[in-house]
Amino acid sequence: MDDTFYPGLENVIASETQISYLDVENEEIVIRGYDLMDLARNAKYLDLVALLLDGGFPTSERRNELEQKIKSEYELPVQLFSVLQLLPLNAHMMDVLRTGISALACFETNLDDRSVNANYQRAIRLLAKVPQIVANGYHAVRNEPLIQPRGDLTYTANFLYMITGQIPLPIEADVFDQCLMVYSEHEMPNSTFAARVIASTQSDMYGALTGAAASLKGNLHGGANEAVMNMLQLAGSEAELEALILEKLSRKERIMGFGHRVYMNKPDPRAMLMKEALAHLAKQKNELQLYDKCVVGEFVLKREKNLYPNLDYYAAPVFHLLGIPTELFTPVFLAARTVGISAHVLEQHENNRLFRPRVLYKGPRNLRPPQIV
Ligand SMILES: CC(=O)SCCNC(=O)CCNC(=O)[C@H](O)C(C)(C)COP(=O)(O)OP(=O)(O)OC[C@H]1O[C@@H](n2cnc3c(N)ncnc32)[C@H](O)[C@@H]1OP(=O)(O)O
Ligand SMILES: O=C([O-])CC(=O)C(=O)O
Repeated sequence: MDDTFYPGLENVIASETQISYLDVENEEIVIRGYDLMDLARNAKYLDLVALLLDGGFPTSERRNELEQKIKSEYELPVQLFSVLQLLPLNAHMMDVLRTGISALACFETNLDDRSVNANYQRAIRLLAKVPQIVANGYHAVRNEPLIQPRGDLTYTANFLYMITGQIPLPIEADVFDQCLMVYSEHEMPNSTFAARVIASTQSDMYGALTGAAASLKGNLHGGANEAVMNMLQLAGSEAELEALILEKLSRKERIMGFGHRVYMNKPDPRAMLMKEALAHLAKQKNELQLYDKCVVGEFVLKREKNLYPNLDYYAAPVFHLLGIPTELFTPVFLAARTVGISAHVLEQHENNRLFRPRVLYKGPRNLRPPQIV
């Protein structure tokens, strides 16, 4: 047995995949052969959904067909809302979402069918229903009126509408579509790995996504986008943000939204795209002070720690300007990532090998239980 130990499995290859790859050297996030940044600038989220699930870039007919199929699955079992309404008002929205996804599994009749077709249909159902659990889970725990999905809006516009109750302006729908794209898939982060580990026991896609949701909640992963917004809101001005960051660093605290296991000391290309989106949106909404504050944060972290922002740093203020409550930032991340995780579960089930690593044992040996007298 090879007993080399890589803490955190850093740089360890865990799977063969045809889905995606981070080519850090060339600053490219490869998604089935395409550059994610090119897709995010020139395509739509549903193109990416088709690309991830079907394996190829769709024709416009195929994309429309997919959108109709997703829309036909919008409805949630009514009992699901009863489950969500039982949860306390102060429940964490990632716990609400995780509970909703887990409960959804109970309404499937053929969970044991792990064929490509059954998994594909499941992925479509999840893409239709997860945004509604995000939005209406939030309303349900607050005893607010639920917002029914609207089939006359695009998939993306409907998602934002269900959260805010307002039909988004075209610029808001476009920026949100770009957010969904940059969050859709990212090779083998902790949450996707968790999903693949779960799927490798031949467990089902709902279980894998539930596990991924638990992983994504953490601050070192998806939870960072909410922490970023809380930090930005705590600092009233650019000077206050700089002081807050310096104070945190002096206490050896991590600054959320900075650093990345794979990019290390290189920019996350997605963060740079979100920075552009923020500039655009902030100008339209007369919120340039928020943009300026974020730029100061980026400058301070580069100067003090040579750290670059990751996606969560610039996505957080974008979500904020789109009217998304901070508690829903990480749930929205999971909704966007549902397609990527589903593609990984499909791939894992198609060519499975149970994940079962070994350990480097550091505990005592040869102990005996005390004699019972
Ligand atoms: C979409 C996403 O999920 S992206 C990730 C979102 N998460 C965050 O933004 C949380 C903040 N960032 C971090 O905690 C880290 O950068 C991680 C978890 C993302 C990556 O961590 P790792 O690969 O384990 O990096 P590691 O912990 O080895 O960091 C290397 C050094 O940089 C420092 N560092 C890394 N990130 C940060 C940060 N955000 N703030 C301050 N210091 C940091 C570490 O303290 C460490 O310094 P040291 O060598 O003096 O101890
Ligand atoms: O890749 C990672 O480790 C985390 C991340 O950026 C993502 O999941 O989008």
